[in-house]
Amino acid sequence: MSGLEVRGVSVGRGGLPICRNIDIVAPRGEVTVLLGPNGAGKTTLLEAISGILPASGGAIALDGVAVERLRRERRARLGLAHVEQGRAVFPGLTVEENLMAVTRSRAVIERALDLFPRLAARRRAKAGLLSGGEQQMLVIARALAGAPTMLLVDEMSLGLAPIVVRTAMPVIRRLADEGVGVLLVEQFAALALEIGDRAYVLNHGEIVYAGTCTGLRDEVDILRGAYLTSPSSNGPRAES
Ligand SMILES: Nc1ncnc2c1ncn2[C@@H]1O[C@H](COP(=O)(O)OP(=O)(O)OP(=O)(O)O)[C@@H](O)[C@H]1O
Repeated sequence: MSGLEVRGVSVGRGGLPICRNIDIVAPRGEVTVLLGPNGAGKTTLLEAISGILPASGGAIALDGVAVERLRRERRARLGLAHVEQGRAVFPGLTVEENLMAVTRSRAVIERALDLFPRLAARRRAKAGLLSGGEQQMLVIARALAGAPTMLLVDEMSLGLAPIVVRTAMPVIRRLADEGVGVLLVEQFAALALEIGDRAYVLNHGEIVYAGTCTGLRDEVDILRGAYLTSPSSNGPRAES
């Protein structure tokens, strides 16, 4: 299969099991949405997939190649990019220079900028002067400058206004339409489900829903039970 296949993966932190026996399929050309409440283990799972953390069991394949024993850099060279939660830009460098830190290929830089017209318009601006949304776009553009075939995105909306997230979502969709596989962890469940194809819900380290995004939109109990969002809201539930 082209894309990512996670089979029976378990991963822990500091000797404690966090995710158990996880099965996820995220094909190329699709957006796969991974939802779940705070502390469910979403970040931990992404870190096991990209090789930041070792999986304690199971298999991870990228385009049919077993990668679970490979170091992070090897997985990246095979086309796996991970936009980590809270990853920052180089504030003193311009937009273009941030991209040139990853690649010297003009064509690849232009393609990454082509996806983000707002960044293209500000290519000579210092990254530290961009808005929060623009900086997040630059983080994603930088990951794309490595020409990945599979992109893991962890909470790109963290700290962003819903309106900004709404403008970024179509870019994620377009990437998938161009053939990249995307595994998207997102707090704005409703927005993610609008652009996604398949969906998984992780709760207490286990998958409690695997199916289509359309199907999950109807599963109000699963969405509520996972403390994701009330059916009428687009954003994360406020802490009470
Ligand atoms: N660096 C760490 N060291 C030890 N435990 C951690 C660490 N990071 C997270 N954990 C714990 O691992 C569990 C899973 O956390 P993780 O960040 O993977 O969940 P998450 O679903 O991504 O949540 P969030 O939406 O809050 O980021 C939680 O109990 C958390 O407290």
